[in-house]
Amino acid sequence: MCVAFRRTWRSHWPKTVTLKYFGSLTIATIHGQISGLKASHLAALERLYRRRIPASVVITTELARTASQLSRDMRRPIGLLITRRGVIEQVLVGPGCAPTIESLAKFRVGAHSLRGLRLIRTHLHEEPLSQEDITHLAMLRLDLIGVLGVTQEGEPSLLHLAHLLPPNPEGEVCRLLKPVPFHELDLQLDTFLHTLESDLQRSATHHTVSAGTESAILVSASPRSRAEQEEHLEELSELAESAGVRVLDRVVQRTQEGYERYLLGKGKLKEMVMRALQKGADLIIFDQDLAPAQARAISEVTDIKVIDRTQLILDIFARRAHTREGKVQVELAQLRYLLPRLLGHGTSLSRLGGGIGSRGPGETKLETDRRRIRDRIAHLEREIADVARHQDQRRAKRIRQGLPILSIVGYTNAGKSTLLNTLTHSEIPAQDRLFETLDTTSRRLRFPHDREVIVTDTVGFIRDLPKDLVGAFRTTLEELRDADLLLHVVDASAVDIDQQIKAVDSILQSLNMDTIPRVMVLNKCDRLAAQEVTALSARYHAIGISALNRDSLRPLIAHLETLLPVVPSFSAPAEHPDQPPQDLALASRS
Ligand SMILES: Nc1nc2c(ncn2[C@@H]2O[C@H](COP(=O)(O)OP(=O)(O)OP(=O)(O)O)[C@@H](O)[C@H]2O)c(=O)[nH]1
Ligand SMILES: [Mg+2]
Repeated sequence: MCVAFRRTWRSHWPKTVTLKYFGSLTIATIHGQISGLKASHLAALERLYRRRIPASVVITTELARTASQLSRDMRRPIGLLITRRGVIEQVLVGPGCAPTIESLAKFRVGAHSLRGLRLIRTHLHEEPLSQEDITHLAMLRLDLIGVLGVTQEGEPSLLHLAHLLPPNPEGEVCRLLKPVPFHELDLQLDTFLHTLESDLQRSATHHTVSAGTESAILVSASPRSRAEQEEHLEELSELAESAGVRVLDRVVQRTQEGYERYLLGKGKLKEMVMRALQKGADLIIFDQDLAPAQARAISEVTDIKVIDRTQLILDIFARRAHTREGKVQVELAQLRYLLPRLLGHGTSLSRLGGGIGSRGPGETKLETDRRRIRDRIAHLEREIADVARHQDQRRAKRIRQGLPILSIVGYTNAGKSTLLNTLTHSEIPAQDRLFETLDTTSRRLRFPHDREVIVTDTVGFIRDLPKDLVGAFRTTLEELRDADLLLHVVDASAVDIDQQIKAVDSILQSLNMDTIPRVMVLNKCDRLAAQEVTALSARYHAIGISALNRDSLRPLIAHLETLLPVVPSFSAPAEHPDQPPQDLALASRS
């Protein structure tokens, strides 16, 4: 057990922490802050630390008087962090002193419960609770926070108390109780906390049942313009939805230099955590990737689960992966992402808990040491190599069939699977959510004059595709390499159409697939006015279609047929890729 003589939140204070051993206690102090304390003070602090009080009272008269007296003698405020069983967990010395989240790691707390610790601090002048006290109350999810005034004579005077509130329409974080002279305090603590905790739990249950999901606050912190960041947050919100997360609020900050530690300013970070607590959010999702050190620094400030866009995408992939191949690729990507974040930080990782950002490799696996993760990565890589061998066999089979391959590529949710379905009368899942498709599907498509091609649909692209994911999905993406023609499907109704096209171009380029002939189709044209379709088609040299409408595909099919190399006509049934050949394609009906 340690007594922490530590001040937090003051970045200008020296960071060095020394440990002094005092009796059986470890005293952590910031240089200089403890100087001037006499040995008798330390001994008195130790005695204070060894006290126990009944569970039913906030603080006993005796403890309050001793702390007040000592505070007056030392001319320093004293903070007592007390457990529900009445054990003094920490004694803190110095103005504004508060425990750090790390020091409370063993007192786990859920998003909707309290930590089971209260902080009562003395104040040498009569002063109400400060904003900083309220921040500590909320961020540390304390049972109660209290400020006890100390008279000139070292006697306890007014006691100001505050406790957290369940999320409410007014957005109030806490309730300040009416200050009372210490001796008049009449609060049956155990009953009070029991009621408060049930209220918090009830609101949490209500919240979870009503939404059936986790909820989040989205954050963008970057030097980009506000408008650009908001556009990106729009996509992050769709990603969150795709992962089954309800979005409660969005926060944008244009960052400056010096914000590297937490990605955004510390003040803003605290404000955001407060907002998350007010709204009852389960997690905060950053649009920007958090470096391992940043994720660690943030987890030292707050217990609320914080994840980044990459983790969110990995989570979606983990939900959608159905095939062995898909699952292996996702797990590999997750482990590669987590490895640098695991090193010696078991506690902060275990705070991830369950749910979003922690699906896939289970928590126990996350907590295993580096070596075991490495072994697992090596094992998965071998499995992928095995998958790749099978893939090669499949490819060889296709090539033996001598059929040209037409691969549909494009931004996620552009309508690729819908197009494959309409072209080949298939029914692969297509839905209005990002990353619906993860696995590659191949279908035959027969053109008029018995010409045939293989059409493949695969995983969609997204801007800033996490590199671990690109690496892990290489086997899936490699299949694109066999394509004789890439059909780039663009959602013509997307507001950021240019960026989506650029993202696809740059991913193809990074895969060295930009040399494969490409045809661009503007999909979802049913959502646009005819003139707009004409203008966009001219601008992008693309063919306008609506994948939902078979008839709209005729010009595309006619065009494709002119582009595809001449292939042997379909005479005898050949080996099929995944499925029997589909009936005549649309073009055959024209
Ligand atoms: N209005 C309209 N909606 C379309 C059209 N094509 C597809 N959609 C809808 O767009 C949504 C996404 O379609 P998908 O075919 O799943 O898109 P995808 O590109 O395969 O998406 P991922 O697999 O997630 O990358 C679905 O709700 C489709 O019904 C279209 O031409 N017009
Ligand atoms: Mg799809």
